[in-house]
Amino acid sequence: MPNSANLQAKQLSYQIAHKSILSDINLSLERGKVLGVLGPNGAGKTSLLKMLSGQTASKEQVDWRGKSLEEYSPLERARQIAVVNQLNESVFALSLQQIVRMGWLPHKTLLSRETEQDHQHLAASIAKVGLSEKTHQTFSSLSGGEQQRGLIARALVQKAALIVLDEPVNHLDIYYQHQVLKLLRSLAHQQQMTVVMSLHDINLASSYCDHLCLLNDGKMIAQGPVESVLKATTLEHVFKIPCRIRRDEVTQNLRVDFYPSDEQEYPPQPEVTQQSNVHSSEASNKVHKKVSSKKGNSI
Ligand SMILES: Nc1ncnc2c1ncn2[C@@H]1O[C@H](COP(=O)(O)OP(=O)(O)OP(=O)(O)O)[C@@H](O)[C@H]1O
Repeated sequence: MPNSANLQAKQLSYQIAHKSILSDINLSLERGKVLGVLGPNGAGKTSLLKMLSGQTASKEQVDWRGKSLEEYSPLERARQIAVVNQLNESVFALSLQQIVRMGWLPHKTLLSRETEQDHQHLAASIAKVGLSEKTHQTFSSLSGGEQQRGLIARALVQKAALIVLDEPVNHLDIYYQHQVLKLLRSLAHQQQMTVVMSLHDINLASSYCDHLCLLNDGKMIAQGPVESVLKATTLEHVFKIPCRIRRDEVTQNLRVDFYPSDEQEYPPQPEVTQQSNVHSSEASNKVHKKVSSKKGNSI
């Protein structure tokens, strides 16, 4: 593991009622990098993010800046780590501005005064997610996508060094998907924040993340730079749909095209382990060739 790792998980495991939710997860992430967490429904993405951000006790299996998360007080943790969870059903009777202002809480005491700089930062954070016109609207009356962006603005106001987001672009239209991910990438690359987020869209993950990790059934199937994780055989095994990987001519990013087929049963494949995250089997190759031959070269 690199010495410059800011965030480290060491043999992280998690059980609920004797059921293994995560097992033997090792990962490390340097400062200023974006990590995308991928995997099918139920793979353990949310559970992993909750442990990495200290929302679930990690029994000293997670280190942030060389110190176990368990050693941070809740206030220290809130100063260091911003969390954007999936939207839930709770109805806030507060305005967007009041919700975003909550990002200040870890940095203020009861006697603290709000400075002009605080107000500028608050307004700038709301503007960065394109919600200036909605500043005084009640949070509950915002659309799902606007609420999602509001919660991201709150994380910006928090000025944390680590931001952990669970499916942050889920409710966003295509324009704001790219805007928000661009913003998160620039926070990492230009302001040296560390960003960890789960995403279902593998192509967005390929475009905006530096590193990926792929979970399946609570286990780490592959992790590393985007190109080392996005392998057709691995993705076919995990998502159970034939796919082809190509390089986009314009952006030069890797793109994954899935080809769901009703015509044939998906052939069985051998288990993929972390040690050999690339494998080929006759069955997999047959599917892959069939798909590839329709659409030019694959990687
Ligand atoms: N409190 C709980 N009690 C029992 N099982 C749980 C609990 N929380 C999570 N699980 C189970 O743990 C597994 C992983 O859940 P998790 O929410 O982490 O998956 P995920 O990868 O985020 O899924 P999705 O893509 O659907 O959001 C699932 O099988 C889920 O049912």
